[in-house]
Amino acid sequence: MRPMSTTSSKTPLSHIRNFSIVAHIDHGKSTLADRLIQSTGGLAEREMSEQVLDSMDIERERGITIKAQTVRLHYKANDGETYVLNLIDTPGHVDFAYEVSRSLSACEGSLLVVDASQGVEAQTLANVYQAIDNNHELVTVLNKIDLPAAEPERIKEQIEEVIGIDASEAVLISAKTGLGIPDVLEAIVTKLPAPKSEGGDTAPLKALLVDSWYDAYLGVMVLVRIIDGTLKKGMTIRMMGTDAKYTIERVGVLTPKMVAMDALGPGEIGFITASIKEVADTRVGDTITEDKRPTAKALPGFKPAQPVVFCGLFPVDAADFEDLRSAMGKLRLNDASFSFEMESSAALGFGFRCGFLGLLHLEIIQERLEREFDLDLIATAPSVVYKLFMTDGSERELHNPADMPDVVKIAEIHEPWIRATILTPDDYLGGILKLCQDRRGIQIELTYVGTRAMLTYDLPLNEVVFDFYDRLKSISKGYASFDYQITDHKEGNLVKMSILVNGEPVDALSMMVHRMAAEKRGREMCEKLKELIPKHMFKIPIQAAIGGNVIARETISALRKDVTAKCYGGDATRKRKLLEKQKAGKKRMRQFGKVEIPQEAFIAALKMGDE
Ligand SMILES: Nc1nc2c(ncn2[C@@H]2O[C@H](COP(=O)(O)OP(=O)(O)OP(=O)(O)O)[C@@H](O)[C@H]2O)c(=O)[nH]1
Repeated sequence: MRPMSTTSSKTPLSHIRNFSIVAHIDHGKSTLADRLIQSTGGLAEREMSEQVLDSMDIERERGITIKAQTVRLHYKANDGETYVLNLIDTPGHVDFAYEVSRSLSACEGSLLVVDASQGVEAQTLANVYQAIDNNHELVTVLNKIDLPAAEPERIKEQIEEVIGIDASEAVLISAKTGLGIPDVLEAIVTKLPAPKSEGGDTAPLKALLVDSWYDAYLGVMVLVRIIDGTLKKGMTIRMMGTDAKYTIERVGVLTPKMVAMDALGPGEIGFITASIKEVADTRVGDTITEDKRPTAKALPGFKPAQPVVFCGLFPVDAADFEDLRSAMGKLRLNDASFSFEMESSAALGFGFRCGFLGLLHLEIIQERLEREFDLDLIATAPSVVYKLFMTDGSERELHNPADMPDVVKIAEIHEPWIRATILTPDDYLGGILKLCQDRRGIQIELTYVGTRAMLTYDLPLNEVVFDFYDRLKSISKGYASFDYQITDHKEGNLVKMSILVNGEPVDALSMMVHRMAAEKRGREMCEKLKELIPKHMFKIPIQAAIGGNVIARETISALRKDVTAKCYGGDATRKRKLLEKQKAGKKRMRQFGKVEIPQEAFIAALKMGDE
């Protein structure tokens, strides 16, 4: 067990500030958070790993923040008083918008961080609107003013014009050099409001369950924000949503090291542990109260995060199935928004149908399974959740194209739509408009902010889950930013397209497509597979079909020579190397009837590539 120092005494409300940092990815949120921790002495210099808040390896590697965390800082302000500043970290990527929202609900204010050289981006807007929706006071911070390209005055105007907030008192900083950090701390104290509590510290306990995660030493840890009353060690609490009761074992705060406390009072943010078995037993947004003296009214709570993208994950080697199950179980311990259930596929054998918050979430989970658990996986085409209205009046959800019922029994298929916001330098506008149009987009608005265009489009999520984001980035050379929200389900003319290799359907490659796009997509898929599937000793037809109708076809010609023939039998080392390479390649191949398909073929085939 980690050593924990103990501190007592509750902080008066007037001396607490709870805040988040909202920003577009890469605008410097984590760097600023580290600076704030460092300059308030939360950690000694030598303890600062490069980025304290982004603790998981993958987060660090990809430079994005996934799991919301919190830090309690002590700051001696210019008025001579010492304040407790609770910083709740929020994830910056669109897939985790839901986590952003719930982290924000635990605070009264936000620092709006904007890169002074880049200006407002799509996620700046999405995140700042969420903060405003949560009634947050805002402190605008312009970061990276050390860069020669920084234009703080222009960006201030842009913020006023685009977001519609006063930016005249924006704090100019460089999180990298540390310039302006004291001004940020002072602004937090003077401009952000102190928390309020109607009942005070003697009222019945009312606390918000902000987040929960699994700690290898302490088990399930729950992050709470106290609204009214006092939460103490040893107290029996009740989760009002699930009616589960627990006795609190530990109360503490994160500085970011864990520090044990005797109690937490109104306005405070801290963690508890209480022999909770699984993260899934804690419902984020739930109200925590004292069992014997409950609060009269629960907090409004949140809707649970719903997975919006599904795909199958299968082990390349069938013997890894149990390892995959156990690895997924471990990941789920810490990520209740990731779901999985067993699935069997004629072509891929046993695997799991998994649900994710979005494509990035999918990629992160797949990467963690492969890297941390050393598993080789095949992922099937990502699919959104379709609503099927059947001719008998019933309704069902379709998570997997392979489960598509007989079309004569379906009256209507509805698909999810999103509203997307895209910001781009106007040079790339033409290409982006074409991309949106090709993906069945409906333009809602096009406005200009200086030389940058701000586009609003309604798009079917099905057209976005494949590679929309990659395409957008490549068209705009990385300059366009993107954010979306799911709006509703609408009827679509959708069909299931199957892919047949050598006459055998490869269920992992079947997908739902719009009828108008089916032929083009089918042709592309066949052409791609033709390039990707190695030649065999016989001819291999590749077909795309809707129902019984073949809509596209390619043929892989038969192989004539043996792989090693080129070596002229002379160079034994080279020959052996070639065979070894082939053997290693085999591991990542799947057998379909008589045909072997390399894993890369799946991945590549699933990217639509309409360059
Ligand atoms: N020149 C300069 N670079 C900075 C400054 N602040 C941050 N950076 C750099 O900008 C990049 C992104 O910074 P992060 O702090 O990781 O950005 P972030 O907003 O936390 O990104 P996510 O974690 O993905 O949300 C890093 O390479 C930082 O070193 C600054 O003030 N000046």
